[in-house]
Amino acid sequence: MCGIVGFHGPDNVVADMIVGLTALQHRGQDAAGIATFDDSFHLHKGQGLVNDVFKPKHVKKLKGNIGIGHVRYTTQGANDSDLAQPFTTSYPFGLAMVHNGNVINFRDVAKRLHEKYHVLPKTTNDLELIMYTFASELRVKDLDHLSVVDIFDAVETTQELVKGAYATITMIAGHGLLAFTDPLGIRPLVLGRRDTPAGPVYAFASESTCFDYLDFEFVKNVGPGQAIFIDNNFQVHYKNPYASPKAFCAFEHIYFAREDSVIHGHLVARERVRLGKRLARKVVDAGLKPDMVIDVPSSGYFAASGLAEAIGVPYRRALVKNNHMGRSFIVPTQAGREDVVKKKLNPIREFVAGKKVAVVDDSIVRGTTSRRIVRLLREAGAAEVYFISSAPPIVSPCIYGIDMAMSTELIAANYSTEEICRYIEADKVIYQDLSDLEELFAEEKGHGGSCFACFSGKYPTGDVTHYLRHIQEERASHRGDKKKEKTSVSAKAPEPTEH
Ligand SMILES: O=P(O)(O)OC[C@H]1O[C@H](OP(=O)(O)OP(=O)(O)O)[C@H](O)[C@@H]1O
Ligand SMILES: NC(=O)CC[C@H](N)C(=O)O
Ligand SMILES: [Mg+2]
Repeated sequence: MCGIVGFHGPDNVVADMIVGLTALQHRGQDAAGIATFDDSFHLHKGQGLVNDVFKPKHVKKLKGNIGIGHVRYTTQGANDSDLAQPFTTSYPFGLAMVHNGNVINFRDVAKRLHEKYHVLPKTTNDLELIMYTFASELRVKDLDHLSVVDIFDAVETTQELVKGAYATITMIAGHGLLAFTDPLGIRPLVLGRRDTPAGPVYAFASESTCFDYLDFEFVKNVGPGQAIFIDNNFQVHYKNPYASPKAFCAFEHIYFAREDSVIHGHLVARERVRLGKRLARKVVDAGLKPDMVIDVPSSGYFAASGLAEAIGVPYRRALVKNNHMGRSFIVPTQAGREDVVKKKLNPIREFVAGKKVAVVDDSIVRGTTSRRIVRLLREAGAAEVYFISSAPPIVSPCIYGIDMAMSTELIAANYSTEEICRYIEADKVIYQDLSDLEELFAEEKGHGGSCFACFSGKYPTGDVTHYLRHIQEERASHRGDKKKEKTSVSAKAPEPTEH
């Protein structure tokens, strides 16, 4: 779930870009990069957080009134500085591109590029496939008189050829800034605008929270399959979105996006409160009478407060987060994830000692966080611990840009709820029902169609059997601590049962 931005305005854009990328840091911690253009491309990218990668000496060199940027959470290819985005290509015109998502017909696209255009991507990052497909479609146009129709035509062919999830931003040197998404619009992308005395500044970003920091006004979502082009005269051109079904990623609302972002017209924080409230019935039906509801910081907060309100039990912040630790789930190795979880959270003993505690998190994916939290709460003297997930069990790999491609890593794909309860040593585990989530996010409630593939195994892009095998092998080959990863769940958890 990388974060992407693109800016086009009358003055240098790099300062705004750094603010925008920092606001998207929660979407990717592996690498960061920016490309700008004045009379040539200026590119700087590297491993680490935005603050670590961009020092004043780099920022000084990133000149230009147009630029694109990226924070990476590796989901295809190695976690390596050569694969950090943006990528650039010099022909035609000079293109620089960033994307969020995953291409799922990797081999077909690579084969076609090679056979038809003699293009050989340099790396295993799937962005190259989108970029070279678009570049190849563009270069057959009349390059002396390139029109917006030509650009949108190349986008449309790219969308037909490249399958999967992708929200992209492209700089076309000497022409302008282009954004487009896959036909189902699985990943979010928004357009904003700020008026200045010198003229308007336009920005694309993965999430609207960027605009709050920069005093931009939200203009619109880049809809499923839509393309938006901002030319060098700051005229905005739209290619209409597909009328076909949409499939917005439900996990963006549950975990990935920031609480203060509005995704497809819905404030993420409010959606999380609704998810928490919806869990009340299951807590009551299970006969649980907690003394307090607590959250797992950071992403469990709004669901916890919703549940507490709905069952009339006090909410307490009883787990304190070390603000210097990032997100654990998006760390690329199991050893790294365990290390972050260990250093991240500490219980307030006085609050939980002797109490029956309902602890709410947004999700249980590999079980790394939940197991540690239950143990910490017990050591702090909690009488009983109920672990409540605002997401349903995650039973199927995500192939659209979240690094949970291997079903062996997904605890709910391998164990029943009772077994998970024993494994994390809780007194009770409660998950959101998928039917409740589907109802909350139903189309008639204005959500548009959602992708629930990780909960249901139903993939909106059609038959993906072939790709599921490919991505599992691909991710396994990039695991630094592959051996440890395989044993971390299976050695400690009970034997799997049919369910
Ligand atoms: O079952 P697991 O494999 O541990 O994955 C799920 C956990 O990971 C995420 O937290 P993370 O630390 O990434 O981010 P947060 O601070 O936003 O909650 C999520 O919020 C859960 O707490
Ligand atoms: N999470 C993402 O969107 C990652 C984008 C791309 N697949 C990469 O690994 O760089
Ligand atoms: Mg968390």
